[in-house]
Amino acid sequence: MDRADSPSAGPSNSSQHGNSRTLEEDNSITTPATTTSLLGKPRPGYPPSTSTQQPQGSSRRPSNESNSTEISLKSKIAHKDYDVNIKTLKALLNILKTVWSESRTCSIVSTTNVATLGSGFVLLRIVHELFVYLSGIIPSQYYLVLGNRDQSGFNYLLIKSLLVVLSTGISKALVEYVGGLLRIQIRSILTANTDGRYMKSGILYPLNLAKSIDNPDQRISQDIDRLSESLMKLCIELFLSPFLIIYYTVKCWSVSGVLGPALIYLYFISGAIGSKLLMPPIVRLVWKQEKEEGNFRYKQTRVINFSESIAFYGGEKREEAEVNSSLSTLIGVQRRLAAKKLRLNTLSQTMSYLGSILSYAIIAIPIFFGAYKDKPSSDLSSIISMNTFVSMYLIYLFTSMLSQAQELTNLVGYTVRLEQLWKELDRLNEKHTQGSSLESVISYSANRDQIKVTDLSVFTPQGKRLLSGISFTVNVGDNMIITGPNGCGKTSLLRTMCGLWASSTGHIAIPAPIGSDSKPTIMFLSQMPYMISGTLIEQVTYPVVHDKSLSLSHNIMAQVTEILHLTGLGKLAQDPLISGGSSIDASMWEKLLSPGEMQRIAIARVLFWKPRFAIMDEATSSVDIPAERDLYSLLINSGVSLISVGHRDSLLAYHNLHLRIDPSLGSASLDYS
Ligand SMILES: Nc1ncnc2c1ncn2[C@@H]1O[C@H](COP(=O)(O)OP(=O)(O)OP(=O)(O)O)[C@@H](O)[C@H]1O
Repeated sequence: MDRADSPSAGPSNSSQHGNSRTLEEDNSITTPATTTSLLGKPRPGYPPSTSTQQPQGSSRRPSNESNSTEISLKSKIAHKDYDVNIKTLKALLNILKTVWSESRTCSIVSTTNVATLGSGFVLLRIVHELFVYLSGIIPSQYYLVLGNRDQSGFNYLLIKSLLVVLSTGISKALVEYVGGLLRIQIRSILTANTDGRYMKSGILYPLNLAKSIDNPDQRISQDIDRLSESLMKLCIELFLSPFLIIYYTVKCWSVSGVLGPALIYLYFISGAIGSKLLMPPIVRLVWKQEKEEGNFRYKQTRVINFSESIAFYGGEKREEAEVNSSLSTLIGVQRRLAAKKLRLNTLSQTMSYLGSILSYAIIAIPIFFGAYKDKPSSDLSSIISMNTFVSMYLIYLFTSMLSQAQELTNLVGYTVRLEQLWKELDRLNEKHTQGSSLESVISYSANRDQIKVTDLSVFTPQGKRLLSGISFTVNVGDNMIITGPNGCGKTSLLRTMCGLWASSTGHIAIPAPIGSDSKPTIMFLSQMPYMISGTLIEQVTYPVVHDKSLSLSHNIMAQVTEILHLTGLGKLAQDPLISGGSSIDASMWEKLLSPGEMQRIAIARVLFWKPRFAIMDEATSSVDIPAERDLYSLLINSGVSLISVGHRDSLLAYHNLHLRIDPSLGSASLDYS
C-alpha cells in the first residue's frame, strides 16, 4: 500500500473513499491478485526456476542422475535452508559488507553515488512520512470546517490539502526513484564482484562440469537482481516502521484508550497465526510451479535452438506432444495451487474487511462510554475521522510488516543462493591455486619447445578409467596425430592435457608462459568452433580482451585481412555486412558462417596468435579435403606444432608421430614416420 494513499478518514468519506481505498490497499497486502496471504506473497520466480541454459563443454550426455540430484537438492533447500535464522542473517550481513567495501573499488559505480543516494534515500523517506501524516489528518480538518460552515477556513484548507497531497505523491515517487537507483547500484556491484570470481581459469569450467552448484547463470543474472530488489523493497517499506508503530500506537491509545491498540494487536496476531498455518502447502506448490515453468520454458527454448534439425526430421508433431505433456504437468500444479489458495484468500479477504470495521469499533468504545458527550457533532466527526486514520494506519503498518516478512524470506532465499555460489567459487579458487603448484598432473616446464606426457591415466570426472600408461613427447617441429575408434578417449586425453579434467594420474609437462606475456603457448581447437559476439577482427583475435584501439589498428587489420585470405575467407573481409566494423551477435555469426567456415575462423585464430602448439580435435572435419591440405600446410609452415585428433586417413600425411589408442587395452602405442 502506498502510504500516501493511507486510510483517509471520516464517516462518509471513509465509507466511500476512505474504506474502499483502505480495503484496496489492504488487499494489496492480502488478496490473491497480488499476494496470497497476510504474510505476503510467495514471489513468482522464487524459489528458483530450472535454468534454461545447459552447461556447455564435455558433459555431452543429458544426465538424469544429476538432474534428480539437483532437484532433490533444490527440494531440501526449499524446505529447510531458507529459514530466517542467525546463519542466514550473517550471510546477508556479509553480502552488505561486500556491497559497502566494493562500492569503493568497483569500476562501474562511483563511491559518491552510493553515499549520496543512500543519504538522499534516508532524507526523502523521513520527509515522505511527514507528508503521509499531514495528508492523513486532512479529512478530519474538512469535517471540522464543513461542520462549522466556515467558508474561508475551507478555502484555506483546500489549498493546503492540495499542496500536501501533491508533496506526498512527489515524495513517494522520489523515494521509489532513489530506491530504484540504489537497487541498480547494489546489483551492479554484486554482479561485477561475482562475475570477477566466476570468469576465471580453473573455475568457470570445473564449476559447470561438476554441477557442484545448480544454475550459476540464474544465480548471477536473476537471483542477484531479486536480492537487490527485495533489499530495497524492505528498506522502502520497513525503514521507519518500528518508530511509526510506536508513534501510531501511542496516538491510538490517546484517542481510544488501551482497548484500541489491544484490539489491533490481537487482530494482527490472529491474522499472522492463521496465515502461518495455511502458507506451507502453498509455498511448496509455488516452488513446484516454478520448477515446472522452468521445464516448460526449457522445452520451448530447445525447439527454437534445434528448429533446423526438427524440420529436417519432420519431428514437429513429436515435439508438440513433448511440449504439451510438459504444459499439462504445469497446469495440473497450477490448478492444485489455485485450490490451496482459496482457503488462504478467504481468510485474507475476511481479515481485510474486518480491519476497516475494527477502526470504527475502536472509536465506538469511547463514544458509547461517554468520553465525547460534550462535543458538538462537527467536532465528533473530526475526532472519528482522525481516529480512523490513526487506527487504520496502525493496522496497515502491521499488515505491511507481515507482508514484508515474506519479502524477508525471499531476501534470505536469494542470500543463501548467492552465498552458496560465492563459497563454491572460493573453494574452487583455493583448489586451483593450490592445485597448479601441488596436486595437478600438469606442470610448467622450462623447456618451452616440448610437451611431455609420462605414464598418464585418464579418468572421467565420475572416476571411470578411460586410458592408462600413456607416454609421449612432442617437440616443436613435431606433429602428432591421435587415432582410435569412437568413444575410446581421444578427446578426454586432450581435455586432460589442457588441464580441464583434473582427475588423472601421471605427469604432463607443458611449456611455461613467459612473464606477463598474454600470447597463448598452446591453443585448443574443437570440432565445433566457439564463436563470440563482436566484429570480424575480434572474432579472429579472440581471446584478446576487447579493446577499441585494436579495431582501429591498421597493422592488426592488415594482418587479419591477410590471414582471412590465406584461410580461404577472403570474401568475409569484402562483405560489407561482416567487415563493416560493427559488432555481430554470436548466434548471428553461427548463422552467417557454415561449419566449415567457422572451422577456418578457428584456424585463422591460430595463425594470428602463432602459439607453440595447437591441439586440434577434429578441427577440420567440416572442411573439404583440398582446403584441409592447404590449412595444414599453412599451420605447419607458420611454425606451430600440431597435436591432432581425427578419423580421416588424409590427415596422416601431415604428422610424423602417430598415437594409436587401443580401446581393448585402454592404452596407446606411438609410431614414428
Ligand atoms: N563429462 C563426461 N562425464 C563422463 N563421461 C564422459 C564425459 N565426457 C565424455 N565421457 C565419456 O568418455 C568416453 C570417451 O569420450 P571421448 O569424447 O574422449 O571419446 P572420443 O575418443 O573423443 O570419441 P569420438 O571419436 O567419438 O570423438 C565416452 O564413453 C564418453 O561417454
